[in-house]
Amino acid sequence: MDISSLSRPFRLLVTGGGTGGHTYPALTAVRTLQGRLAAVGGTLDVLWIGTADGLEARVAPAEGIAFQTVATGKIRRSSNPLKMLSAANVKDMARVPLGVAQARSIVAGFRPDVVLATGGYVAVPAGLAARLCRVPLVLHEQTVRLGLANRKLASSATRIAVSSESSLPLLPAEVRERAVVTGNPVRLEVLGGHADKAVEALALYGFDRRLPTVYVTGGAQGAQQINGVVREVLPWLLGHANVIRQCGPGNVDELRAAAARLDPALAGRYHLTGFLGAELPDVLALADVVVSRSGAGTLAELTALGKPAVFIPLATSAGNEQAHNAQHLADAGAALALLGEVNGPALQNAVGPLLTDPALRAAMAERARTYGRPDAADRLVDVVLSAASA
Ligand SMILES: CC(=O)N[C@H]1[C@@H](OP(=O)(O)OP(=O)(O)OC[C@H]2O[C@@H](n3ccc(=O)[nH]c3=O)[C@H](O)[C@@H]2O)O[C@H](CO)[C@@H](O)[C@@H]1O
Repeated sequence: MDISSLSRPFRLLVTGGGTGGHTYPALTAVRTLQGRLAAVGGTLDVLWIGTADGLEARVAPAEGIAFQTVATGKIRRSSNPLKMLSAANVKDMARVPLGVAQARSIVAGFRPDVVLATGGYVAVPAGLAARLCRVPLVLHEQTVRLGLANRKLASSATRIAVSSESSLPLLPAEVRERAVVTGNPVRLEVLGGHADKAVEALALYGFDRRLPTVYVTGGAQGAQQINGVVREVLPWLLGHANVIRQCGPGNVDELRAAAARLDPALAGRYHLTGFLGAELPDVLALADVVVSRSGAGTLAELTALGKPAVFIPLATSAGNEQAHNAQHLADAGAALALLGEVNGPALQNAVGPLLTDPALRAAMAERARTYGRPDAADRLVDVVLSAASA
């Protein structure tokens, strides 16, 4: 669609969420499209269909994006077919038709030029409603293999935007011909942080700037496994580095109590937080080494920034997707991956050399950067606009 000749607002319905990994690419696409339209004097009408308890329920309204929920059915995956038929799954699946009916009435009323779905179970009813209303549907997949929601929607999609070339051979032929590689959009502000501002924003006045800084993150919800492994080595780590530790909103109280028992000489180098919002870009800019889960969103950010990372993947993510992500970078020397049962000594062995050898960090950072795709949001918006004109 040629947006410069549009005499009305462009209407985008966006759907997806549950986790940060599904939410932030959608948000970044919305902002990028807004910017493109503003540059030619146009405007965007945008409506987001998400879950009431997902990150998007906070993020979308905070950005001034109209937000609605519909009934959805969360499918709890299991390798055991009997567990797939659990009472909770059966009850939730029964909610899908209601969600589709609700989404259909929203789509019919809003009349979007295009629907963009970024995954998560909430995207299914809105994606199906797009097909029922004959509105072009663009899917975005962050991970190498299509997630459950995108698999359900693939046959209805006009275009399927994927984050890496390695996804293409894994797609069925009839889906592959509609697929295009865009990369995984990274929020613009995440790429523009300032290390000095992190010191101010988090009041890191006890930090020792002669030491490297390690940023530990378990993803938006935090990760019990990473919290446990880091607990084992925290005094050692603080002996060699400043540590910013994002542990998940539900875990702060417990870890704060443990922090109170730290040697006061080390405690000044330690900052504990449940979730990093506006401070995240500055913390990433400050970080010399990142210890993290290997969700697709985090990977896209760390590679775009070129950060040396030690990944501790979520072992149970669908098809071991996080382990695959981490191993892919580790094979290229762009990160380290700790797979399987991970303990404190394993983390210490991985992080230790990176803390003492700046040249090792620089080489890993350089290799990581070659995997970054800072133009992913622009490419995804190109796909959205071309689908709208289809
Ligand atoms: C448990 C689960 O299902 N994980 C999946 C989920 O990842 P999940 O959403 O858990 O993790 P991602 O790495 O994809 O995204 C996390 C996002 O939250 C941000 N963040 C994190 C902490 C914080 O304090 N502040 C903050 O803003 C990160 O910078 C990142 O942008 O979706 C990803 C993309 O589909 C998948 O690859 C993951 O396997």
